[in-house]
Amino acid sequence: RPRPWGTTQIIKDIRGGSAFQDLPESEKLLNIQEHLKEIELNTEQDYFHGNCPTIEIETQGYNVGSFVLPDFNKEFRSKGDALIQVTSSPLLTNEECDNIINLAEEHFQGDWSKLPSGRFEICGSWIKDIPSVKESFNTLLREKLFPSLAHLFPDVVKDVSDLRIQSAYLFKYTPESGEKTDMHMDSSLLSFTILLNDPDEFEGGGTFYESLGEHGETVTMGKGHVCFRPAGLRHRGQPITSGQRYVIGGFVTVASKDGCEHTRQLLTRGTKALADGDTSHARDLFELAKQYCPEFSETYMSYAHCQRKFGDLTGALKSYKAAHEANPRNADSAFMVGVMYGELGNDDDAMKWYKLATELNEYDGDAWYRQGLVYSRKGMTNAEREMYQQAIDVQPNHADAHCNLGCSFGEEGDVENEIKCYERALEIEPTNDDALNNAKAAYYYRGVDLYRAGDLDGSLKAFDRILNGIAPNEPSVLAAYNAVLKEKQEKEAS
Ligand SMILES: O=C(O)CCC(=O)C(=O)O
Ligand SMILES: [Fe+2]
Repeated sequence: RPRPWGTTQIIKDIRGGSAFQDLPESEKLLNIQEHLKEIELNTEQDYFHGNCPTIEIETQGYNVGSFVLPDFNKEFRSKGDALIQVTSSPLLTNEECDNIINLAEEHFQGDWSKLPSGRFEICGSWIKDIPSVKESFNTLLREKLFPSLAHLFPDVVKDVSDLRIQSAYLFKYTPESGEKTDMHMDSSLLSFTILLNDPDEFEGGGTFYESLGEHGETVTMGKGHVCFRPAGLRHRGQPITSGQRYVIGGFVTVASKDGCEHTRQLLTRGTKALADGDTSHARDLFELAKQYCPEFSETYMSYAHCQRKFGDLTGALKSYKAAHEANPRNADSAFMVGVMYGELGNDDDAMKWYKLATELNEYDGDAWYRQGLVYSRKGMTNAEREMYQQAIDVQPNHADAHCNLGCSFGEEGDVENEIKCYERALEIEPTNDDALNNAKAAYYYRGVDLYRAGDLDGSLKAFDRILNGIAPNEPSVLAAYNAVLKEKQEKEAS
């Protein structure tokens, strides 16, 4: 089997040491402590766990090649590299699926809440917050889902009664706002996705896996089918273009010290230390993670974030590149390499990496947006605007892209469109400083222009918009408003 990503040598070159060192006992113990604490705090109450009947299911496996998982890489592969397992026949009956959809629709009464996924949002809810669905889901866990996981991954799930749900959601994808999940790893050990309705009821959809095929592939399923997989495989819920798509996602862990994921724990502890300002401890933990799982791309990302926070831009650049070499399909590392080149003042290389990021993940709104920024510095207004438009197409809530698109209209004298863009940016982010300042200026000039054209009411309206929500009590605007108002009153009196 050809090895698509020959990372070992690169990693060795970067690290200058041998791969896969074991962890110090003390750190292992701390990881296990954290793991057991997480289980105690986050899992027990809401969902079924315990002994379940065993079942045998047939699945179709999808081969993820040599993609390296953060933990249990060897145990997951005890039967080969087909780590994504989709049931060959529906695991849920039609009635079970319809029942859950009906209960959820009854619960929301047409007014669905939204759950965030990275930069995006999707209609849906945590299952624990929909009591009727939770009940059905618990039955499924006991009768079908936990037994399947134990059957498919016996070297990871040694005892089915150790399985715990960390969290579970129900999504209803709708086409209107282009809902999709951001590319991500699930933050559990095992995951499953259930499709609840017929694929004829929507266009698009499916789950895109970065590690499949040559450039990633979308896996689709039939109604009632389930996809079981290690949670560490990066993936994305694809947008639909019509209809609706109902899915359940479940995130599962193993509640024993054997289920402790050391790489993940090191990264989580390090990220927490970083957030608490304990940068050198964070750095030590990330360093350990690099030694423990040297082929896992995210460890280099975390280490790089740390270096960047220390102000070591060149070091961070090198680490982001290492992350990218460990997983050349990861758009996020490509994006960060671009950001570092940008911060080092090298726009041309930054541009190359932002472009790569959008090739790898067309939904990376920030990578489109930053290409716009580079074009703007080069004075290439059309290209600039095209990039902001792309950012908005894939990420309609990208406030900065709306704001900068507005600027580019303004520079051409198209105040109408300019203002529309700022208003949209402010709808999304009411405190966006750039949007506030730009909107203030644009409305001010519009107020002055309308005054000069003799449209006093229009002029007042423009100034009024500034005073109501954009820059209340701004003295110059207040003065302009009062002057126009006085003129209007005098006119009306005469
Ligand atoms: O919508 C999908 O197919 C995948 C959603 C997802 O990210 C998950 O189930 O973990
Ligand atoms: Fe996911």
